[in-house]
Amino acid sequence: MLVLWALLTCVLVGVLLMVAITPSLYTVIGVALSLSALGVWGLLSARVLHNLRLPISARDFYRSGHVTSTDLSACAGGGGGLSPRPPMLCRVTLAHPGEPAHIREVVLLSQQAAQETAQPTAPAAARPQRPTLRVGVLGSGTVGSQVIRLLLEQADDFAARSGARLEITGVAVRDVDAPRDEAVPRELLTDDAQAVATSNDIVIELIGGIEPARTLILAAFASGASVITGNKALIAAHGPELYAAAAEANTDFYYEAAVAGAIPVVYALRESMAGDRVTSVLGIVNGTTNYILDEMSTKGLSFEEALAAAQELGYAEADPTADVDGLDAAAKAAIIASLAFHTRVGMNDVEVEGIRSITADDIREAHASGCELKLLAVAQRREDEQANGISVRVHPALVPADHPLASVHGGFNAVLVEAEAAGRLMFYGQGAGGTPTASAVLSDVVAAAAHRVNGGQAPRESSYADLPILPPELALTRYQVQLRVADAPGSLAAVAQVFADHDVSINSVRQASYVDVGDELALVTIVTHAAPVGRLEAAVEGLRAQERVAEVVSTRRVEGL
Ligand SMILES: NC(=O)C1=CN([C@@H]2O[C@H](COP(=O)(O)OP(=O)(O)OC[C@H]3O[C@@H](n4cnc5c(N)ncnc54)[C@H](OP(=O)(O)O)[C@@H]3O)[C@@H](O)[C@H]2O)C=CC1
Ligand SMILES: N[C@@H](CC=O)C(=O)O
Repeated sequence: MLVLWALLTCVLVGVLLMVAITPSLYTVIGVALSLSALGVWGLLSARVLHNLRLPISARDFYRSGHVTSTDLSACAGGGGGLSPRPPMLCRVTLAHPGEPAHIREVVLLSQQAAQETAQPTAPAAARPQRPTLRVGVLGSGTVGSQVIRLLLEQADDFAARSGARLEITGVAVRDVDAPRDEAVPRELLTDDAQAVATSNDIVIELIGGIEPARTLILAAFASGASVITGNKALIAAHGPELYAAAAEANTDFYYEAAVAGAIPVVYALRESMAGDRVTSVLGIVNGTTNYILDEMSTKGLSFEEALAAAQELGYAEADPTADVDGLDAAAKAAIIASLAFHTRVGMNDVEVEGIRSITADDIREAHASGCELKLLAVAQRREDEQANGISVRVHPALVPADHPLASVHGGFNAVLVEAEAAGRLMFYGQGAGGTPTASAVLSDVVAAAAHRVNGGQAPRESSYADLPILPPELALTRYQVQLRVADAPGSLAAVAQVFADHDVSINSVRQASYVDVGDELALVTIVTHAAPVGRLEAAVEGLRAQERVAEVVSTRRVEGL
């Protein structure tokens, strides 16, 4: 339109000139040149008008319907593309260059956009606030104090990750006057645990033991709170009741810290492995006993010295017999097996043997066999002609020195998961101690808080498979058996026959020729292939009855071969 206007103007001016001046050839040529020049001017002026540089977003241009393209490379001060980004200065090409109505419309849009830009940015304080979630902590010991410290120190990070500010409203302890970590604000301490349990959005239980932890957690669920705990003893004893209370209240129940401290093994089994069939889990899940065995093995410390050091480091439970006698590991094994096999497994389903009877001699013998002695938790699925079900157990076992579990030192834990599709997975990390365990607790806090802000929920109990728990004699394992036998022809054959009679296959035989056990005796170490414990025990009884066997010196389970 503008171009047409310019051309018409030129023609009109030319005709007027021709009329006013005496016509001559030069005049005609001059007029023609003037007309061309004016035409070019008109075109250029139209071009200038549609090379707009306006504060407007690219989307606004296209919304006008009068823009064919936007030179985004010429844009400044805002986002490109068609998304509704902040207004920017751009060069645009109009569909109908020079059309005043179209230009007006685009300019109008640009002015609106400019006004939007001119709105002052809201100061930080006036920006919409994140919701605040009230957090109550039950217990402020080794783990609780570190949870509180990190929650306070990293409040902004937790707010950004969860979508809510997490405000600790109270910390329940037994003795408010007892000396404790200075990171725990004294004004938050109370001995009214019931009030803390029932007046918060999120309740973190770090008292330990069965009561009052159970009652407090149930009260917290009843009040609508999400609950996070590291209390494996309670979960192994009352897991289904706690899951049911969480489902009834429609809130979250999380317990990452209950198994293997900082290692995210609960998450792995509950969520990451939900698409697979787990066949076995083998792990070192108690930091205290691993620390004790490791100190005995590497530094020659006595059992008592090593236990005192583990307590000092905050690894041990309030009552360390739970660690030493394998009960803490058994509770973790029960939780692991429940998650791995979608079956309810409680403490009574776990066969348990602790490390109290392990001596320096046992450690030396293990080394002589090229092994380390470890307290292992084993959860195993059997699905064969002889058995269908799961076996769960905790016991000291020999682990070959080149096996990954043999090099797990100090308070560290490691868990090996075998699954049909994934194959073997290994998880390794700090299994005990205040700060590592706090890391696991806080991951649960962030998840629960995010659910309260955005919706969603923690996984509910999964026990649909309901597999039978196999009796201990049906568990598959290997034995290392040490014997003193008559050092005479036919002795090894007689020993081998006993194993064969009980359908146990021998993997290796070693005879220590240098052992000074008398002229006519030799020390023989036999390692079997995997067999049901019942058959292995029967074979050992058969050995005791064999006349060429002077003594069954020891029997030890071997795992990880
Ligand atoms: N320590 C570790 O490495 C790990 C621990 N866990 C688990 O975490 C939980 C806490 O362990 P941890 O921190 O070591 O335990 P602690 O013994 O160090 O702390 C327990 C806390 O609970 C308080 N408490 C005890 N009874 C009551 C009660 N009746 N009412 C109110 N408060 C009470 C104690 O108060 P007060 O201070 O006044 O005595 C103390 O603050 C346990 O379930 C444990 O199994 C899990 C993984 C690792
Ligand atoms: N006492 C436990 C603490 C963590 O669960 C251990 O030693 O592993």
